[in-house]
Parts: sequence; structure tokens; C-alpha cells
Amino acid sequence: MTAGSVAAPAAPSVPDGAGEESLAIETRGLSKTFGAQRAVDDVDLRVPRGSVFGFLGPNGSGKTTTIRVLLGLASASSGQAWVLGQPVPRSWAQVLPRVGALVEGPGFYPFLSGRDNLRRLDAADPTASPRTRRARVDDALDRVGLTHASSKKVHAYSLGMKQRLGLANALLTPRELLVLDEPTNGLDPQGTREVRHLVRSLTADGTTVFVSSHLLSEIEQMCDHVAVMSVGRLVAQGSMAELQAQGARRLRLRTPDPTEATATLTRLGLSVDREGDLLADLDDEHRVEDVVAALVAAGVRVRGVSVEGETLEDRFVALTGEGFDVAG
Ligand SMILES: Nc1ncnc2c1ncn2[C@@H]1O[C@H](COP(=O)(O)OP(=O)(O)OP(=O)(O)O)[C@@H](O)[C@H]1O
Repeated sequence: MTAGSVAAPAAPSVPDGAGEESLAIETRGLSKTFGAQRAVDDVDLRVPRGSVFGFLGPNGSGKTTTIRVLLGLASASSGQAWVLGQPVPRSWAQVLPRVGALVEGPGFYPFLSGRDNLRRLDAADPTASPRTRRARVDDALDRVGLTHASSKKVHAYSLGMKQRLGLANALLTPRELLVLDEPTNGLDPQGTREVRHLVRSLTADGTTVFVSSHLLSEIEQMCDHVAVMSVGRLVAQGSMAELQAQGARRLRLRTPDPTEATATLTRLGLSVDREGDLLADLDDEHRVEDVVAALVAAGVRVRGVSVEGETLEDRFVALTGEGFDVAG
């Protein structure tokens, strides 16, 4: 792991068991309390290998605390966790070299250049080859768009430049798993776009990317899977497509026979609203084609029918409550 702020793994406090090999990260009943507060509350995360996995939730919902526990920067209060199939923190020694991380801005030396900081950090990694160091450092700087500023001292870097340097640090050697806590924090719109593009490109070689954000738009654009946190609890997880499919759906029906149509829909067990057209909430038991067939069989003339789905934004706002940031 290459996060500048990473300390020695915490003492084992999470009991071991078998982790699933197909998952890059797995937790079962993971909890972390601070006094009376349950910052992370009984979380069962399942992060498929090779995914770009968005860890989404409002500020203070427990994302960073979860990440800190997964990386051995804090100990869990209860529950189990596996990273790349290995129980952590017990097996951190084996897992550590296979994980890159960007958490809370790595600690850089302010009076060294960006390039020299990366060289020092790489030299501190016993698994990194000194022979290829120069090329790897230059490549990482290039990938995050910092080549032009690589000779500048870090104290003259903006927050966004420091964030990019932190990302470059996580990219110094190929990793099976990258954990990025709010990687676009402090970046301008152009930098944000570049980081999104970079994150998506990282999975080309099979790397799993676990990326936290409080912005839905960001996760939507970068990720194929998502987990949603709210007040310490995991309130949803799955592929983006699955989450979209889980949202509420409404049938909108245009007909010259609203009375008969309402009677038929009610008989099918659907609640009906009138809004010019007829609106009926669909559920798993009522497929659109069956409802339309029933209407036609009852002699209802159908002029138009459409299904309106909840947007991901509607869905996430419903899951996390008010005040959720949806725009970038
Ligand atoms: N060391 C700590 N001591 C006490 N409370 C803490 C500590 N770290 C986090 N918390 C609390 O735990 C809750 C979850 O915080 P956390 O930083 O994990 O959330 P987050 O989702 O990452 O939010 P943000 O996006 O703002 O970082 C918050 O209420 C926070 O105040």
C-alpha cells in the first residue's frame, strides 16, 4: 500500500473466517463506534474484483471510517473484513503490497519537489524495484497530468495538485486494488474530469478501484457498481443497472375509457392516480405486458402506454434522505 499517511497495521481485532475469492473487498457485520456513536454500523460490503466500485454517501455517513478500518488505519469494533480474499488486519503483510491507497491526502515533504517526494515514497516500498524507479515515477506523474509541475516544491502545490500527487503515489507500481477516498476533492472541473477518466482507465488491466464520494454525478460517471451509506449503515449495493431496476416504476396509461381502466387496474391490485392520464405504481408482481393484456381483455381501449422509472438521483435521495449532494 502506498498511502503516505498509512501507519503500521492495527492490532488484530476482527475475527477471521473465509473470504470470497471473487471479491476484492468483503465485510460482514463491520462496525466502528466512537463512544456512543456508531460511525459504521453492521456493514456487509461486497466489492467484485475488477469493478469500479463507488462508495457513495453524504458527509459523515461513515465512508472514511470504513476505508480506514479496511486499510488497517483504525481497528474495527466488531465484524469481519477481507481484502483480496485475505482476512485483515491479520494478513496485512501479504495484502499490503497489492493495494494502493489515497486516503486523506498523503503526507508529503513540503520542501521537496513532487518528483522527489514520489522517489522517496517509492524507495520506502520494499517491493518496488529501484532499477525502474525513475521511469515509474515519471510515468505516474504523467498519468495524473503533473509532469509540468514535477520539479516544483510541494509547498507551492495547490490542493488539487497535492491530490494528483497522492494519486500518482498510489499508481507507482501496478496494484490489484486501489482505494481512493474522495479523489476529486479540491480539483477544478478540468482536473475532476481527468481523474474520472484516469479511474475508468485503471480497470483496463484488471485492477479493482474502490472510490468514495459524496457526489452521485461523480459515481455515476466513473463506476459500474455502487454501495450507498447513510448514517453509518449500508442502505443499498449492487451494479448500477441493478440499482436502477430496483427503483419504483409507474405505468402511464392514455385511454378514452378511464372508468373501465381504473376498475381493471384496481382489480389487479394496483393503486391508481388520475393526472390527465391514469398512473399506476408497478411492482415485481405486475409486469407491464400482463397489465396491458388484462386491460385489453377487459375491453379497455389503449391509446398509449409508457413506463416511467425513478432516476438514480430520485433513488439515492430516497435512500439517504434530504440534503444528499447529487450534483458535481
Ligand atoms: N476519530 C473519530 N472520533 C470521533 N468521531 C469520529 C472519528 N472519526 C469519524 N468520526 C465520526 O464518525 C462519523 C463518520 O465519519 P466519516 O469521516 O467516516 O464519514 P464520511 O462519510 O467519510 O464523511 P466525509 O465525506 O465528510 O469524510 C462522523 O459523524 C464523524 O464525526
